[in-house]
Amino acid sequence: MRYAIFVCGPAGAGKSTFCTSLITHLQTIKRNGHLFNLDPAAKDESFGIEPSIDIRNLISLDDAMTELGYGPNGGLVYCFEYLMQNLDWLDEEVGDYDSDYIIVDCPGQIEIYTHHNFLPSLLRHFQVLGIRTCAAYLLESQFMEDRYKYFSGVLSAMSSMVNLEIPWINIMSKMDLITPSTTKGRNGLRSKKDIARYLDPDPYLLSENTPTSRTNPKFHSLNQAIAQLIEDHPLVSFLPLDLTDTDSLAAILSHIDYSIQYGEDEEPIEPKDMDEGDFE
Ligand SMILES: Nc1nc2c(ncn2[C@@H]2O[C@H](COP(=O)(O)OP(=O)(O)OP(=O)(O)O)[C@@H](O)[C@H]2O)c(=O)[nH]1
Repeated sequence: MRYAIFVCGPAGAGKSTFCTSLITHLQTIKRNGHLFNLDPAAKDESFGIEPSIDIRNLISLDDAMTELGYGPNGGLVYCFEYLMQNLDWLDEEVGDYDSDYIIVDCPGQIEIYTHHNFLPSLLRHFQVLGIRTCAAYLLESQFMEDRYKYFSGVLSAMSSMVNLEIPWINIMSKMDLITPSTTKGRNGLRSKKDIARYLDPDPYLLSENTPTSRTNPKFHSLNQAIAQLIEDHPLVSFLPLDLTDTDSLAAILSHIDYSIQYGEDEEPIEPKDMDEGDFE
């Protein structure tokens, strides 16, 4: 059985950093992870390790812009269309990564997950190749600084989940930047309990009035409707990721292993070469 994790999320959420850290962690525990760069606009310096598979070897955004005259957004769409027309390239690149994780670093343009059909089609192709997939959707902890921005992030995660329809985990990245303060700051994160309201979205955050609330009263009923939607469909909750703490990465890997059913098809190893004395 082969496995792939699609690492998704808005620009700057920490996707590439997470991919590198996860591969390094897998190596530390004697497992293998291979980086697949799916961003045709990626710059070399954004990778901590060399991608094993790289869409830029098929087509890059620069190619689409300079040779075909597309702008950055049209160019990105063209690159994905080109990939979908050249899936034999992908089949060859994916090769035989038996029992290994292929970690797919996706682009940060959110519309790729919510508006277009490329990723669902690509995921179906992975399934045809017998590769079991899941997605890790990253939202950065800075979104917790502004509850309205945070809820727009929750709704984007929800919309991407519904569009992609694969096992899914949401991750609140860059948790090292969040320290509960003793004085109530702009985000009001004073305790672990306050942070928990963001990790498991508390829809009442939207309806609470804060001294810094600048929302026009005419949006209050809209906010209540959104809060109700999130309460009625509690699809999103976040695992905290603090890269300064290896336990945090290990906990996230366990969730990924569980959601992708890693190793479930492996046969138990017979203790053939063991002497009876080994069991005493
Ligand atoms: N403090 C802190 N900074 C981080 C962490 N992860 C990423 N960063 C920083 O956030 C910035 C963006 O990180 P990337 O990993 O490039 O984010 P990305 O989601 O791949 O970005 P795009 O590919 O542009 O969408 C970089 O400056 C990273 O150093 C983290 O866990 N903690």
